[in-house]
Amino acid sequence: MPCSATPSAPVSGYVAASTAQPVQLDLQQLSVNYGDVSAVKSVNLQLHQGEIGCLLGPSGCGKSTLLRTIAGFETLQQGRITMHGVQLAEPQHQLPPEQRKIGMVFQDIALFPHLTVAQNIAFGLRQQTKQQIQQRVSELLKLIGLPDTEERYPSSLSGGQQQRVALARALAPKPDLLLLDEPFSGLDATLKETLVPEVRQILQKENITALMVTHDQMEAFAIADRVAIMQQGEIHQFDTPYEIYHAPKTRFVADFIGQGHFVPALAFNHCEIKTNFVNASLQFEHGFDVETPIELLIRPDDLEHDDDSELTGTIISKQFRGTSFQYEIELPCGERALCIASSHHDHGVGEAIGIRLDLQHVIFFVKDNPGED
Ligand SMILES: Nc1ncnc2c1ncn2[C@@H]1O[C@H](COP(=O)(O)OP(=O)(O)OP(=O)(O)O)[C@@H](O)[C@H]1O
Repeated sequence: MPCSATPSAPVSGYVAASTAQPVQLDLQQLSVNYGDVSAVKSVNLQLHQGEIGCLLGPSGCGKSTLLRTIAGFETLQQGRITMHGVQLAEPQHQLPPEQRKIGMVFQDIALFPHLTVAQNIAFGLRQQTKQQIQQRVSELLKLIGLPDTEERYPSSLSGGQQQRVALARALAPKPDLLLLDEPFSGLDATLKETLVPEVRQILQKENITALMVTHDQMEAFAIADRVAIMQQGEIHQFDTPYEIYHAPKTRFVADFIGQGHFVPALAFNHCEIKTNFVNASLQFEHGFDVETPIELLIRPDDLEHDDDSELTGTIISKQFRGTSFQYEIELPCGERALCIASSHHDHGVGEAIGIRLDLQHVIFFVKDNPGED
């Protein structure tokens, strides 16, 4: 695994308030296999009471398997799942899903079409008195912002409204944990933009501990207190969205999150690095050995357009984004990088423009030794 070397660590502007709470969900060394396929490998993850976590990673990295194993639909081969101190599963003993007090929300909504909204929400409350059920249903309808829909049927609601009812149905029995499997993926982008923060607020008001699977990093950042970045069954980093973006712990996380290009560089003394296009003097937490090959991650916001800069790059392609242009630039060393410029600076493809590297935020990785695993 590549080791990261970032300039002095940024101060997080994102506070995950709930990490002060007791641990609610605890996964220890969890491994799940399908025959020869090792889908989840020795995963450790803890969620605190009221915390919203997110599993994010490329297709096939094991997100759904991990979620389904917590729910009790898959069998673990190694490790332990504990919920507020009570063991739910280990290889010799696994509680069936219905005994785990876990609520689930799926991508395909799956409301009962022949039941009203109120009946759908009340579905898991059959052990309670009629009055208790009515009270919980109206409390939840108010919470999801659909107070006058008790008697309506799911087919008369929009996709976003249906997903909010599905959420209310899962929350109704006050589960110990809520699992959400790509709950927004069937909805259009505009609806998602409003629904995702709304769902975060609903979960926070209920003080529910939740774990969501998604492919979409913006969705993960908008809903989660902490995001787990997965690859090939392993968690690379479980951290706040801010830390994931600004202080990625592995090269995979740095590459997977956000946009950017890796540019080769070399340490030429203990605390300075050199690229083919700029010498940079940086404060490192840990210095490098001289001549250490380094990769420098340049994100679009690290490379600014500056007409007064002596350093220039050639525009390879451009994207208009309303408030800004994003230019793909060929650097003097032949490497490429993305550069953000005000949308008033409209330059053509092939044109050379002044660029300036903002060294405060650049992230470095020691380049993998090709001989290593
Ligand atoms: N029922 C199964 N039988 C055999 N292999 C499976 C089964 N389900 C998943 N896998 C394999 O396990 C690995 C993890 O799959 P999983 O569905 O958990 O990934 P994922 O990250 O949720 O993917 P996606 O984002 O595409 O849904 C993959 O290699 C997949 O092919």
